[in-house]
Amino acid sequence: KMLKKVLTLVLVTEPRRVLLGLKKRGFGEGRWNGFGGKVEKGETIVEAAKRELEEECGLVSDELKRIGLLNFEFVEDPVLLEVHVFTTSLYKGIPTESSEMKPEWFDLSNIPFHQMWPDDRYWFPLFLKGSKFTGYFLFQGHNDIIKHTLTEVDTL
Ligand SMILES: NNC(=O)c1cnc2ccc(F)cc2c1N
Repeated sequence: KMLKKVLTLVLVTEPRRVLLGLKKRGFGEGRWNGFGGKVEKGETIVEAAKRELEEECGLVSDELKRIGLLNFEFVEDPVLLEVHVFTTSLYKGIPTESSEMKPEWFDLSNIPFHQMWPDDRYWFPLFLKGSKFTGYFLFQGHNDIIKHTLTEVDTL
């Protein structure tokens, strides 16, 4: 049976901008990501999302809204990544560079898709128009999507 890893992804927004972090090392290095990571034992998924947001860019938010559930698989690696996507526009703090991430605001009309994971091109438009979504993306390597599904949903 396929191993499953539960991960979080947080997108912080302002009226016309979204905060992304440039991954400085490790997995996904050199790509602009949302903030997030693993869910530790004994914490809920939303607690993990809140923790990772603070660890990776210094922002604290108590109002993370669940907007998506994405499953990622890599043909070379039999682990399913179950990614719980959150967004917030209510937070405290100033985006601060960490050892992992360099945060920057991007105008919604200028999202750096060419420097992001390729699946973002598919679901960001749903996120930006306020839809909830579920999706599955099968990767070959880190750049090619060889199969995907993406559905707008009323409830996650
Ligand atoms: N903003 N998008 C992300 O942060 C993102 C998108 N897709 C991914 C696919 C596989 C993976 F391992 C990580 C991501 C990811 N961080």
